[in-house]
Amino acid sequence: MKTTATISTDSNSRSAPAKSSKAAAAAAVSAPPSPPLTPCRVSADDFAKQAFDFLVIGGGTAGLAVASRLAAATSPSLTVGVIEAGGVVASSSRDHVEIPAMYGRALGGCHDWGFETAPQAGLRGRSLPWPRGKVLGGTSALNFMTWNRASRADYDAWEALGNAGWGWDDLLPCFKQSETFHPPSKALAGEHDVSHDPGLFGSSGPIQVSYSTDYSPSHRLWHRTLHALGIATNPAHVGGSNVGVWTNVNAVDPRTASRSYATSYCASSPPNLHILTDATVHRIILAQDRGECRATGVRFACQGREHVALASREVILSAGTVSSPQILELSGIGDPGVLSRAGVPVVVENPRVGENLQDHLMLPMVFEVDPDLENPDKLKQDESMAAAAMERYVRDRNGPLTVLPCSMAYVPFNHFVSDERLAAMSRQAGELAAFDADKRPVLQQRLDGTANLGQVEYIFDLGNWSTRFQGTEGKQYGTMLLMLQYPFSVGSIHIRPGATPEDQPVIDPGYYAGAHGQLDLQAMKEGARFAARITATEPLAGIMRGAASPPASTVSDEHRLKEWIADNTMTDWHPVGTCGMGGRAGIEGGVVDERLRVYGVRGLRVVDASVMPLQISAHLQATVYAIAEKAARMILDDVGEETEAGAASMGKVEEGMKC
Ligand SMILES: Cc1cc2nc3c(=O)[nH]c(=O)nc-3n(C[C@H](O)[C@H](O)[C@H](O)COP(=O)(O)OP(=O)(O)OC[C@H]3O[C@@H](n4cnc5c(N)ncnc54)[C@H](O)[C@@H]3O)c2cc1C
Repeated sequence: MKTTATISTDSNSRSAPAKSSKAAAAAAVSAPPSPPLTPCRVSADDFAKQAFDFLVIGGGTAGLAVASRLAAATSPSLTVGVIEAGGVVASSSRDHVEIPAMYGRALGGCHDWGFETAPQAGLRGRSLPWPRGKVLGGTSALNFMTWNRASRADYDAWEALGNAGWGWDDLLPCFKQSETFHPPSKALAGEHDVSHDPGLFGSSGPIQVSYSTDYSPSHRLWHRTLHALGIATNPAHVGGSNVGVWTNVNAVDPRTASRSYATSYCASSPPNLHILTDATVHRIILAQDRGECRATGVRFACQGREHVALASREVILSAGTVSSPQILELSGIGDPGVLSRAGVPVVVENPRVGENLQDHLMLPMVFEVDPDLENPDKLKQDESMAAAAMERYVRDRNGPLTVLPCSMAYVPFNHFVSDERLAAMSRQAGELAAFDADKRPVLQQRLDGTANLGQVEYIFDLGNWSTRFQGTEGKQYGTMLLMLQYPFSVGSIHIRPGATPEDQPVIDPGYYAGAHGQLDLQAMKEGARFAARITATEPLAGIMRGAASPPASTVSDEHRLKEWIADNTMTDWHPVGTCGMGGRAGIEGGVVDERLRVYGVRGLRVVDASVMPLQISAHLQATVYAIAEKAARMILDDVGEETEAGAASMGKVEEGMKC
């Protein structure tokens, strides 16, 4: 069985960032190759000649999952095509993608779209880099491999908005279907506070998930420190509540100690799945079909030439939270004001396209730590240490290059915010208008003082994670990351005036902007003070040598802390919502219905992180795979019904007519 993926050198031509000494040392002894996706050269012309039933735009996290499920379920009767803008992982980037502890190395390189936000007033004018994967596997090839789920309440909130079938009970089988969980050994479980309920995980899905075998020395202090602050270990953190402290699971295949990501879905790809790489979709072809607007295919560019590929049943847009709204707008689906400024004729009016953008805000607080501890920064500073770590990884598949951040805790606000302050925040939230009427009560309820939700995520690990704090030679650092899980800041992604398909869209997450953003700033201030308390609590306090960024005096000063937060907040890389499900509000509240069908267009769905109507308290990838699993089921159900109703009678379509 073969996956037909073209390999072009185009997407690899952007220069990679300067290699660190660690990377240079690592390159000297490279990891042995893991089995790649079997690519076979096919020209864009040959791809475009295929008669596709389904065309998937974007071979990323959701795109490969949904495409391979459709192909496998219908093999060989229905033909599925995937068009991916990036290429397969370049040999020069392979270690950065595959080796767990090299997470982050691929950012800014040839497999990153290199997006940037608009200058953010709430961040005192800063623009933030917004990395996204431009490679087969999409952002699942670049992410940090954390594997978790949000709480039952988060998915039930989607359903409560009127999106039937999206509650926890409906999604749990989809989560399980995507994963194969590898339980830890008894010795490992005892040594590293690893606890799990195997019944909550899947056992035969494409993504391999496991606990690390090696940990930072600070991890053995983590659970006891949080216990001392009244936060208990949650042994079932993927079972419907993420609240508590736990040791994290990762998307790592323990058999090879390497990243497990979306390309695994294609490992046994059926002959009816065709993947074209290094080809960028410019727009969806919309045509008039017996009084309805219908998606019939796409226009895409490959090596400077434009091509057309047609789909007789559906076009599935899986280009991610940034590019999916961009492609809809370039195709004429969106807010008439945005489209007319961009010079795009309006085909379907929908003012919600690109709106409702929600991201997790992240703050890295850096502390000086015991310099004698094993610290990942030492691998960056000492070439011989880096080379030894690589030799060990290649030989034994363990050691420092398998260490990932695993010390996690999700903490409700009522654990560290006073009742009076929470009540004031809740009142403020009820008065805010940027979210639609159905969403407001959900957000407000989260602040009512009784919510047992993981409102702030804390991760502690050794190493300096801050891009702004430089540190002093000879000193070693650790970082407490805090991440706001239910942001009130809300923004948008839209094409620019006069945009061409190659132009980046305007990304404006609205961090800390307006009255909504002020609520987030307030929450971050409270969260930062609790972070300082965690690091001052034994036994973690025992390895601390003092606050580095921010200095301790800033944490206790209201005004300076606010400024420091504005200067240091970054993205946690979890944007959602720009093609959100509309629920009972329909087209007034979103872009797709609960079956992920774009309002006003037949034969067009969106399947990726952008469909989440409200942000969740979790890292996103497990949920994105679950969305893709569910979407594949829905599409197959709908195709079955359509076939029974006589798909053969589908009318002839005419391109370019206003729907
Ligand atoms: C640095 C970073 C760290 C992260 N860490 C974690 C983590 O540890 N755990 C976790 O759960 N989540 C993490 N995430 C988030 C998670 O990886 C993403 O939310 C998820 O992978 C998004 O999946 P998606 O299918 O929506 O989009 P993507 O995976 O980005 O897929 C979109 C695909 O569409 C392609 N595409 C876009 N435009 C076009 C076009 N015009 N034509 C053709 N193809 C196109 C892209 O190249 C890409 O392959 C992280 C994200 C980042 C950036």
